[in-house]
Amino acid sequence: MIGEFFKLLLCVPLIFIAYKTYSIYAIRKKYSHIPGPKTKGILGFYLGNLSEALRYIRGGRLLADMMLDMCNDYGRVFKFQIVDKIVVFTIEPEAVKEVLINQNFPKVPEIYKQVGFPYNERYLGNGLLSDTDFGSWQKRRVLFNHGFQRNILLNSIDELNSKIDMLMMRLRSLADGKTRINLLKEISHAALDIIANIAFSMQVDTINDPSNELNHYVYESLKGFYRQTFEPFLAYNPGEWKWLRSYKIIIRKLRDIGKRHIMKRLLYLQNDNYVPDDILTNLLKNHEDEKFNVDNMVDDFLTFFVAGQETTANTLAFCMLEIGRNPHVFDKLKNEIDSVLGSKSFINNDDLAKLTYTNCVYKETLRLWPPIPEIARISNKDLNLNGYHIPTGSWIEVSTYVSGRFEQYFENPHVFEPERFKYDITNQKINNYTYFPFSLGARNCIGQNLAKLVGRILIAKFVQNFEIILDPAQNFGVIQEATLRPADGTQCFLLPRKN
Ligand code: HEM
Repeated sequence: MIGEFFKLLLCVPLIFIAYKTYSIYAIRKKYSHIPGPKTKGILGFYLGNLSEALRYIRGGRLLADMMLDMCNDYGRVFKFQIVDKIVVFTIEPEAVKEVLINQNFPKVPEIYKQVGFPYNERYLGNGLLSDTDFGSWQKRRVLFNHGFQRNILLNSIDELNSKIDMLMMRLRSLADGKTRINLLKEISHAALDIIANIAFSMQVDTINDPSNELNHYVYESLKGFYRQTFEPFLAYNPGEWKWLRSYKIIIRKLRDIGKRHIMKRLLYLQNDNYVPDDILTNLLKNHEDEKFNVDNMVDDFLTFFVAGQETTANTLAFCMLEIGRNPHVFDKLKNEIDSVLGSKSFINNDDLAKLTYTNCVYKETLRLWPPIPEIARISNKDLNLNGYHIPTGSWIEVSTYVSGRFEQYFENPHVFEPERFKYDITNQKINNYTYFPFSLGARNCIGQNLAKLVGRILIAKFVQNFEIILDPAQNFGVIQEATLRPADGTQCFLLPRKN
């Protein structure tokens, strides 16, 4: 009897291996008509191109660089295999349009569940970024769209100017030419304050007090999210269970900050009014039963910080890195900003319209360094991409990073050349489907107008105020976690340009 039981037990892994072998064989056959890198040997059959991907990562390069090399080798539509998944990748402009706009294919639930509910803890939950159900997402997106329109955001241009002035004052206090400054960190504090202020009328001063609890918990929660993405077996390691518990507590505390803030706003209480915990808890309970769901609102509260802070700050840190290593770009910026603004410190919409080169510098930064380099969708119908049949249920990936560095789309793609964006409407050189750092279609970035306003005002004020000297000891590498960021955070020394 026991012998039979062990025989049965031995059969389980064999059945599993047979099942996996057949399913990988079937999926490879399904996509065999699409070109792509070959896999090597028996291990390659099971792991696909995982070893190539790991080689890139270990060599300090990005997965997006691997895709770029593959595009050059296999064409603008190709496939690659990672374990039992086959991903179809394309940079063909018409295919990008088809996937993101015409077909509006849904997001891949497996990817977004990780940020929605890591380790079964509600983090961004079903917020705008992570909600993969089109119907429920669309209802909320319609509500939020209005507040993120450019003309509505311009009502907050005073607040934007004043937050960025606070950052300039802080940087001035460090601008002695000797103090090493991590610009990414400083800008990221300002980005948090701006999102809190513009999106939620919340007054926090992370620029001068980075130890505030909102900043602390957003930062720590993101660190945990990276760990779960890049260490898939972490939850199975008992040595990490203590960390896992503390990570869950951080998420709960962050959600609690959101919940309390939302309830205070709903109850028309002033931000600085102290509400005892027990009273607020009771009020929260009463409101849970009403027509709105506080948890969904907290999902979006967190989503705006998580989706907006890093992306905004990383872009600007890359921008300063490029300005620092391209003195001719810095000189041109100074000319434009000095002639448009002079010593004027308040930047309004008319000024922004005149800062055309500054705008090109911002765009060029996003061409080379898009914080979200790749986007994946899942096809819900058969389609034809560039002559290849793509079956229903395929993962399709597009990448502004790869398109932005593809020689046939951009001349001298590795050169930082803002002028390439200087075209008029009759001479449009850049194809919209080869440059899309804010994504395209229904699920594009809702915060892009805010990001662009903050970006251009911040660059203009920075150039007005400082000379930048990059720390020569700096590692110019790039890190890809949830977003792309400069590995060393843009380490530099600043000198004031004027008093
Ligand atoms: C330079 C700055 C930014 C870049 C490059 C950027 C880029 C993107 C991209 C590529 C997406 C699509 C992601 C996907 O399909 O998976 C996205 C979505 C999103 N972004 Fe941004 N973003 C930036 C700033 C912001 C800001 C400032 C906010 C808000 C304060 C924000 C909020 C969001 C939200 C909520 C979504 C999800 C939208 C939806 O699906 O309805 N982003 N962003």
